[in-house]
Amino acid sequence: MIPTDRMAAVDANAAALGVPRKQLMESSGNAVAREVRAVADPGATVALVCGRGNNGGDALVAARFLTEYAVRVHLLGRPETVRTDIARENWAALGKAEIPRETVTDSRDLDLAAPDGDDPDVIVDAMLGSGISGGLREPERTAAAAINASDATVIAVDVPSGIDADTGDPTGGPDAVAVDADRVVTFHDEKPGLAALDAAVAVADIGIPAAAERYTGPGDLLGLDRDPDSHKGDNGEVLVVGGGPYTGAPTLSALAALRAGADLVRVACPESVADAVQGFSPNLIVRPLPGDRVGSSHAARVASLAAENDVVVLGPGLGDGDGTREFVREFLTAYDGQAVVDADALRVVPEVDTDADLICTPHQGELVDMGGETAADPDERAELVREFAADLGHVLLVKGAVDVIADADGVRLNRTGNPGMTVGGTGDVLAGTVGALAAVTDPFRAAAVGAYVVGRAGDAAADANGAGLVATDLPDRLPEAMRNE
Ligand SMILES: NC(=O)C1=CN([C@@H]2O[C@H](COP(=O)(O)OP(=O)(O)OC[C@H]3O[C@@H](n4cnc5c(N)ncnc54)[C@H](O)[C@@H]3O)[C@@H](O)[C@H]2O)[C@@H](O)CC1
Ligand SMILES: [K+]
Repeated sequence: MIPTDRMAAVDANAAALGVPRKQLMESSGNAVAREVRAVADPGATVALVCGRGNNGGDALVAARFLTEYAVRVHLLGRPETVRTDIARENWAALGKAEIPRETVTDSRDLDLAAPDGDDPDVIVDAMLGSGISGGLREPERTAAAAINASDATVIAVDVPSGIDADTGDPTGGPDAVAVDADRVVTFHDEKPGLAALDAAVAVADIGIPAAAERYTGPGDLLGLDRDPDSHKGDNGEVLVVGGGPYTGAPTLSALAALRAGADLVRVACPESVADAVQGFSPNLIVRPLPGDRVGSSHAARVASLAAENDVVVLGPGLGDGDGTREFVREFLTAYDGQAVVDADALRVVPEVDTDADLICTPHQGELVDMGGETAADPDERAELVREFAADLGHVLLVKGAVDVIADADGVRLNRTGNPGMTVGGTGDVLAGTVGALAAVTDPFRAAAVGAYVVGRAGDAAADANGAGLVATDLPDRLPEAMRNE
């Protein structure tokens, strides 16, 4: 079962793996033709009603696979307004192949009848798929009514036009016109809304590599763009809690959170290091805590600071001194917001009872310290991490040559990054990045995307600096790494 937004991500990841959409469209069209063959014998008449997006493109391909049928292709709209190059190329290919095709610009001109005047045997509904928004407009609306009025067997491509694939409801509201399909051929995986329909649903494998789902890729960045109308604070406020024995760690986390898109980043650190942290950048807002270590006497102050922020990044440079664990325990017990937990704060997580949603970012050693297990075999390791995430009730991002991101329901792997990133501080960059992302998307996705973009930033830094890569090279490379290309 795959929701529409995840499908779009997987599709883009497939392209990055060398399987571009035109190739997928060829497989989709072939699958549609197979479905036609399953319901009608050669010689039957088939009307393919195509919209101007890639849903229509699938049927334009199908027409080429149906040479033993009497096919007629109806394009709703002028060919020059077809929205994608790949659909337009397939329209042009039909012309050269002399496959009967016509354009319909006025919905009243749509004539689905076979040459003998009878209804066609099969109608392929390829007007709209996952790209639909709102109720059907013209000419699709009238065309849907004409399709529903026909006696033909109606095969919908991907999803019946006018239906939301995620919910199964008409996109234009309960009484809106939508295609009433007998069969649906949907691609790659079942869609959540299709089971509720009164139609036989077939899932066609269109050759999307399993790796496009299993590994993070550029598609995972889709939909994370800033809303152009957003105001200060809408894109996330992050509190980094750390420092004491170390100054650089909380600073790296905070700078990474800013570069990953957070609007405001505050650092709560012992006053002994406050000036040093502030000295790194005027972009940081520093909240000094009395003393030279964060301890349990600060739990109430940190809790009130946390309440002003969307996400807390807990742990960078905190150390494991007297009172630090007590602080983490006390803070997490009372906290019910979102936090990224890293470094010395991690070992407290298994023993604490908290309502907070945590994203824990251990490396293998820290995972074992937390009570988790690891394995040499990547699949086995992924499953162990998933089980441990389920036990904890939190998201885990286990860092390694291949990062494992897991919650109770699923696992994602990330293979960006390079051995140069084993230098100190890259984990702090990751924690801050995930913190910023957690302010704008769900925790699992924040962890997966964070691992992906920090690895990408590290790869760019390694290109520039080779083995001389240092953690401060990474934050400035995050904006480029977060571009969806
Ligand atoms: N992995 C994938 O995602 C794949 C998708 N494919 C096909 O591509 C389809 C998605 O293609 P597109 O993203 O081009 O989207 P669609 O073809 O579903 O829609 C295209 C356009 O229709 C217009 N439109 C939107 N709402 C409308 C409405 N209410 N009334 C009239 N017109 C409306 C919009 O301008 C939109 O861009 C899938 O459903 C599937 O059939 C396949 O080709 C291959 C793989
Ligand atoms: K459709």
